[in-house]
Amino acid sequence: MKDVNTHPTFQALQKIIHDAADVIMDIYQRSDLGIEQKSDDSPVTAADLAAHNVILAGLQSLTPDIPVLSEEGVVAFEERSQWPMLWVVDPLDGTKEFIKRNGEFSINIALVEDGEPILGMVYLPTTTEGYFGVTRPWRGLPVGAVKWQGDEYESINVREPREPIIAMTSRSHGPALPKDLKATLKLTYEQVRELPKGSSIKGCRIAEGIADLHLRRGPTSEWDTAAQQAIIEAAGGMLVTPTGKPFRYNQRETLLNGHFFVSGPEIAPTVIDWYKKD
Ligand SMILES: Nc1ncnc2c1ncn2[C@@H]1O[C@H](COP(=O)(O)O)[C@@H](OP(=O)(O)O)[C@H]1O
Ligand SMILES: [Mg+2]
Repeated sequence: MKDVNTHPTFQALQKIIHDAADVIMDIYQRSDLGIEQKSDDSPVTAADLAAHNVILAGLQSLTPDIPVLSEEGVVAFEERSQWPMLWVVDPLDGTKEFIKRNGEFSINIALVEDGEPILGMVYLPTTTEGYFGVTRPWRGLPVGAVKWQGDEYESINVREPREPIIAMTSRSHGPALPKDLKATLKLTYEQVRELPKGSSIKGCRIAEGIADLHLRRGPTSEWDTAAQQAIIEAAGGMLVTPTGKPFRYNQRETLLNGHFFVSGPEIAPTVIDWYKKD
């Protein structure tokens, strides 16, 4: 992934995500975030919609032949089931954290080919950290994972588990790390710590080798996981079902994901065994 920052397709995607971050941060500074409730009762803000518009226009200009599926632009299965390749976008992941103004939200862009997330970019507007992963060569982009912040770029990889084991948990949705899984992990690793964070940041922290596990039992949608899955896979880790199968995208009418976990290869067997007994 060295020198990926000079690749024109990387630069084009990075500009799209930076532009989306600019419109999000502009609204974040305002007293009125334009909050509304969606039909599923989850909140949406003016920033979700503004970022969606920026990303949609950017991707349509970069790849006119590749359609876009976004949290703020859902397409009927009848139509999208015909798409061999598509962008899967969450323009503002962690809307609840955005509303709480705790900074823990991200922008997620994934490219899916035949159900597999082959490229992912995640950007954290408040910290200006960006993550990029490619699992299958596309447009000459190399396979691998990289993190940037400002002008600094570094290749990233999942780490070998070390104590304290860091388990990322959702800040606003679902329970903490199950107690019996924590106890199981403690048989091998004496110290296990939980760290709550909003959005796909959780998977990115594992991809860059500063956390070890994220287990998600509540519902999420395909746009919440596609980009982080490409990044974690490119960094040598996995985002998988309780039996260890990678998620596939745009294959079903529902866009809701089942349970999943994110980890490196060493912890995964322990989690899969724990699920079997659960
Ligand atoms: N009941 C539910 N149904 C579907 N998705 C849900 C959900 N509760 C939470 N989520 C998903 O979890 C995401 C937030 O995860 P986390 O708590 O880890 O930050 C939300 O992203 P959005 O904020 O983009 O809507 C939302 O997509
Ligand atoms: Mg989301």
